[in-house]
Amino acid sequence: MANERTAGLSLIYRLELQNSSNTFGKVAQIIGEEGGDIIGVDVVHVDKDHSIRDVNVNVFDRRHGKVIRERLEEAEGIHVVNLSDRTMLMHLGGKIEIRSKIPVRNRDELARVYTPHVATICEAIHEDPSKAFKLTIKKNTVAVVSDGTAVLGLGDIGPYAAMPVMEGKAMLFKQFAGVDAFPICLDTKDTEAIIAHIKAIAPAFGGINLEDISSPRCFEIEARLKEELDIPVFHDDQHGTAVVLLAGLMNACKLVGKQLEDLKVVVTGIGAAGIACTKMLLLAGVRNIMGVDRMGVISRNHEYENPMWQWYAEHTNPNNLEGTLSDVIKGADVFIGVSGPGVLTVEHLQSMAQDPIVFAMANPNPEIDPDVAAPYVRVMATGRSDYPNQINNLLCFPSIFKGALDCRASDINEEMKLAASHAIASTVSDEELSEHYIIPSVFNKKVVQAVRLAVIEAAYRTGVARRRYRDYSDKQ
Ligand SMILES: NC(=O)C1=CN([C@@H]2O[C@H](COP(=O)(O)OP(=O)(O)OC[C@H]3O[C@@H](n4cnc5c(N)ncnc54)[C@H](O)[C@@H]3O)[C@@H](O)[C@H]2O)C=CC1
Ligand SMILES: CC(=O)C(=O)O
Ligand SMILES: [Mg+2]
Repeated sequence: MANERTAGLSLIYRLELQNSSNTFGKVAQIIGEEGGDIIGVDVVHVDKDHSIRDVNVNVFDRRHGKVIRERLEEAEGIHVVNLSDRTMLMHLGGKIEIRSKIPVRNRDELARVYTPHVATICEAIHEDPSKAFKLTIKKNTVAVVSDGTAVLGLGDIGPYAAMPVMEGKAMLFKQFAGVDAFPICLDTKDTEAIIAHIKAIAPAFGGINLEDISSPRCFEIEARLKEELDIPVFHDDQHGTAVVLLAGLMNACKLVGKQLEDLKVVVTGIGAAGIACTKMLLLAGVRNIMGVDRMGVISRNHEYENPMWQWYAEHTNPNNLEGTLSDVIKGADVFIGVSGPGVLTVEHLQSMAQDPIVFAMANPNPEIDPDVAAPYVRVMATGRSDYPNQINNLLCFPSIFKGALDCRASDINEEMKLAASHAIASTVSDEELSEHYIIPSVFNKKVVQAVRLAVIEAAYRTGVARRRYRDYSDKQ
């Protein structure tokens, strides 16, 4: 992508430089000539003849980084000791750890947190299992569970490779909403085994966040767990994405002066995210939605093996159109992409209705490069952190779970999700609303609190909150 440098590869060149002949000047010249961007320099060691410096450089990609390395190695007085990648360094040893809340400084404290006195706590929970919410980490802890089959847009990369994403989600739960979350990657793709394993670990957790499990298995896994567990189960790729998408779309419509019920919407990628986004839009009043996957537009002229596509055919595409994206994008007000890079072209954008709204949300690379799309769209959003209008489930999953945990909800239902969408949308005031600001930043602290309170209110209203309202409201 055109501005990949800003969020792309950041390398650290550890250089040994001879003190004599203006070697750092040469370093800066070579990096500049090759189009690298020096963003920092640390002096690691200096002696009479040499200095060792870490030079932090933003490059386009690994090949670009290698070219710079080769140029530096050719220069007199410069020796490349090591080349490392800042992202890789941030992941050394993983991104999270467990810490104790209470110090254990002596035998008396040891006897209380552990045996023998911990036994009284165990007995209390044995007598009344609901006390697990009061006396264990269950109160504020979520399991982030994946089988590694649909990791970002990378596909089925397996449970080991999925861990960095799940650790990242756990980290974000804590940072954005104070929820403790634990990453769990299961080494099985078997639906029944996944359901059984999650049920078996559920006692420790107040909620289950399913992540990056491929469709259509994700639908059955979630539905069964929702039915068989008494804690909220939420497939983030479905519902988190749908909640934030609806918030962004409501604000985009306000900006361009269109109503949800009048929109013609095209969704590409009818998997976990695409189906959930469609359901959410239908719930919010959108009537004309068409879904496109690899084999074309989903219509009632076909029989689908995937039961969710059968459902999709029956509930969308009111005019039962057929064809490809090029056929149905003509005259569309909104494009929603949860498929993969390169799906959307400038020709597609040129054929859309006036004031096109484009949410190209595939990660890590959207359906169209936002810089390429910019001249042809009124509102552009992606799932990425390095462009304006980030439509990413991160904007809601920490706070939705925080709300659900705080009122001890047994479920995260449609009303709670809709309430979360409205809460997110309402944090952008009319004065703030613009083409580049339809959705608040994930760092906007008002969002977490607004979503948490809206979710709690909807949970009490719909009868899924299990903490007595008096106990909850007294502590607010
Ligand atoms: N911005 C955000 O918050 C989120 C973004 N995503 C992104 O959305 C994408 C899909 O994620 P999931 O729904 O979880 O995966 P999924 O595997 O459940 O579904 C993906 C669907 O897209 C279809 N697809 C792939 N390439 C296509 C193409 N060229 N044309 C038409 N259809 C195509 C697949 O056949 C599949 O049906 C990924 O890139 C993911 O990173 C997913 C969740 C949240
Ligand atoms: C954001 C996210 O959950 C995904 O891209 O899968
Ligand atoms: Mg995901």
